Amino acid sequence: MHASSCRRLTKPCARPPPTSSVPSHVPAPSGGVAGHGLWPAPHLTGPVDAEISIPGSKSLTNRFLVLAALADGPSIIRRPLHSRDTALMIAALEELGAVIDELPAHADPGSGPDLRVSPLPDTTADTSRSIDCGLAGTVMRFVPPLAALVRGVTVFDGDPHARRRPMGSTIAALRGLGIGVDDAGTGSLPFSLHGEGRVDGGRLVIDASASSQFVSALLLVGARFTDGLHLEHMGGPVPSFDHIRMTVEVLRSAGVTVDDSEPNHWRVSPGSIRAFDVAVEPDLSNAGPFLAAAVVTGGTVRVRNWPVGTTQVGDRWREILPLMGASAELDGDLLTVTGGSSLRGGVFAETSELAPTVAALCALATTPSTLTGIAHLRGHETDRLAALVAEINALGGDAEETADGLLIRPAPLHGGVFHTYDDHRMATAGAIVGLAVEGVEVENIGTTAKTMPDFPERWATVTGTHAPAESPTRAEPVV
Ligand SMILES: O=C(O)C1=C[C@@H](OP(=O)(O)O)[C@@H](O)[C@H](O)C1
Ligand SMILES: C=C(OP(=O)(O)O)C(=O)O
Repeated sequence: MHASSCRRLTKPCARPPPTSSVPSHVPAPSGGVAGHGLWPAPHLTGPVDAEISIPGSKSLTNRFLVLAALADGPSIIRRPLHSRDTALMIAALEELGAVIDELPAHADPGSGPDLRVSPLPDTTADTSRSIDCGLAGTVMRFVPPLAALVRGVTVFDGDPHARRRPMGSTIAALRGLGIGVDDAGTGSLPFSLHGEGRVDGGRLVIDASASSQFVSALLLVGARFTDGLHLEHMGGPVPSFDHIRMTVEVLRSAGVTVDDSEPNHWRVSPGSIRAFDVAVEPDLSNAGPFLAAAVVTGGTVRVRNWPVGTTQVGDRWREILPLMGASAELDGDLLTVTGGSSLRGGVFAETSELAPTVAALCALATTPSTLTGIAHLRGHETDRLAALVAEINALGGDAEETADGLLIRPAPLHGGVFHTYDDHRMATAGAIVGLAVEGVEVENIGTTAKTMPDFPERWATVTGTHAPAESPTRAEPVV
């Protein structure tokens, strides 16, 4: 495809408000209101019955974007996610010299344009630039090691809460690689680094107990270090391990040699990253709330194009939902989830980014639940453990934090405001609770733009409900 037939992406502004940096073709939230108003969550008394497609995986899209920026030629990314997090990644890579074009609109109107990525040039002028990470963990962790390969000063910052997300291991890793970093001693955003145009690499020890993204970030770039990378994790268990498997698999698919045979060690051989043409799997974590709609209402939701053999943590819905009394059948690439006669709680370990959806279901269950292995959720978009406890209990629930997770006991819930703390998965958790509990209003549903800008429309379709034509949200009263 010739470049002239492509449309350049619209960059997000330097410091966008949390819900505004969405590509122009992505619809605004329901009714066009993207502010911090209250969204009356659709409430159902009957079962849902829907068959849906889910947009591309955030984690895969942003990994492919990074790899394509480092590859040995132009790459094509088909069916990518188009959302705030991917727009921020695209803007960051363009800032560093990659050229990213949208290909003509896809035949399937449900998915946005495919992308062509021309990698970073071999040499760049010693200039300075700044990168907005928004609230995207993949941008704030994956881009700095890549920027270390580019000459000049790169300044990183993000949303107010991004400054509270753990970044110390990224900053320590950069320094361990010999890169100058100025973080004013904070160990967090904002910080700047000075790239020399090359990184020697070699052996590096980090503590990745606060986020798997610290490991993924270095592995994604390691082949482009002169001596490759031998990364060792030293510290408590690495969370969200599936995401590291995903990184290793994506690297291997681009011809990179990665040895992960020794626990807590990853060896990436130096070499080129092969340009690729790839289709992104649907985001199985984002399928969760829709599958939960089947579980909560005793209905059925079918998800098309479910990948057979995937590293996405969201494939675990096929184990988790049956533990709650639902059935989950994969027939070819169609996943069918049907809710059971009752919704049971249980013990759910290491659910990673699925945890807010799991917690919403547990709050509606008839038996108690324990969620373990998710202490690091305190460093996600918000402190998710505190946020879930506060919002479930505010609706009459019975949830408490433990050292590494949550206890949720059955309790009758009532309507009220479900606050979201700029966290897309809190917003979808509120929508799930609202399906079963009348009178739930989700504050700032627009925060779902982080990974699914048209969530309210999709939710209305699946639940067979439609937002009123005007003023679907109202401002939250100031108390
Ligand atoms: O690498 C990735 O794409 C991600 C890794 C995980 O981060 P943590 O290890 O910080 O949980 C996950 O929760 C996040 O949503 C996406
Ligand atoms: C933790 C999440 O995102 P991030 O990539 O910003 O870490 C998430 O999407 O649940």
